[in-house]
Amino acid sequence: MNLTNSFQAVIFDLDGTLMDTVGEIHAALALAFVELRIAEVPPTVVESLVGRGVRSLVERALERQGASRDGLDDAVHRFEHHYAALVATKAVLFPGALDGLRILRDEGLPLAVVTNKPRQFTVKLLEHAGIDSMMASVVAGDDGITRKPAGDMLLAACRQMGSPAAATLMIGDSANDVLAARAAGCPVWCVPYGYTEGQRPETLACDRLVATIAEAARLIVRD
Ligand SMILES: O=C(O)COP(=O)(O)O
Repeated sequence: MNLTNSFQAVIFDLDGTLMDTVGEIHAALALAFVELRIAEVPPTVVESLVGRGVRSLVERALERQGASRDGLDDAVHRFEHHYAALVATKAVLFPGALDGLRILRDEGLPLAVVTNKPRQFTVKLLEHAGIDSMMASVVAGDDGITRKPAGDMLLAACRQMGSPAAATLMIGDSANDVLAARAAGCPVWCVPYGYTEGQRPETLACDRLVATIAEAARLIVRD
């Protein structure tokens, strides 16, 4: 094994980095909002609301549609109900993600997923994509650890993988991921195709922008 940058492990964000999940999230939110007689939020807007967990997604969607925040608990409950039925039905890995994961796994690097998404949905998505067995650690949004943009979830993954933060690369798609990596002391690279909460990817304060996970893997592992 001959690694550039001497990374000992790699942590991935899930939504917008490894997997394109917005279709299912949009559909579940649309069903919840039909029940509540609230206008549908377009997919491109839903995409800009992903990354800070379910409650924040629903809260910001209600706000955008001018609906009262008083119904937040009910709206979250309805969204989760529909999402439980829809999750891992249409979501796909982004191009290059599987190839990149395989390159890193074959190199013997421990891999992790750190997502603000609740665990039950996270596990279903990883199983659906066939990448659950590749992960040495999965840290999810309802694990009781302070969520991204705090660094705690990344530090938990580092501990589980036995890898020092400074030698553990975070790969994400948003400022939320960059802030979490900085807080944990992890180097951070970003992909440009994900869910950036409306921010232009080239303005993300990451150490490097990589086109795909496959490109990242090839940079991490020197032939
Ligand atoms: O907001 C979510 O539910 C998950 O987002 P993340 O996978 O980008 O952390």
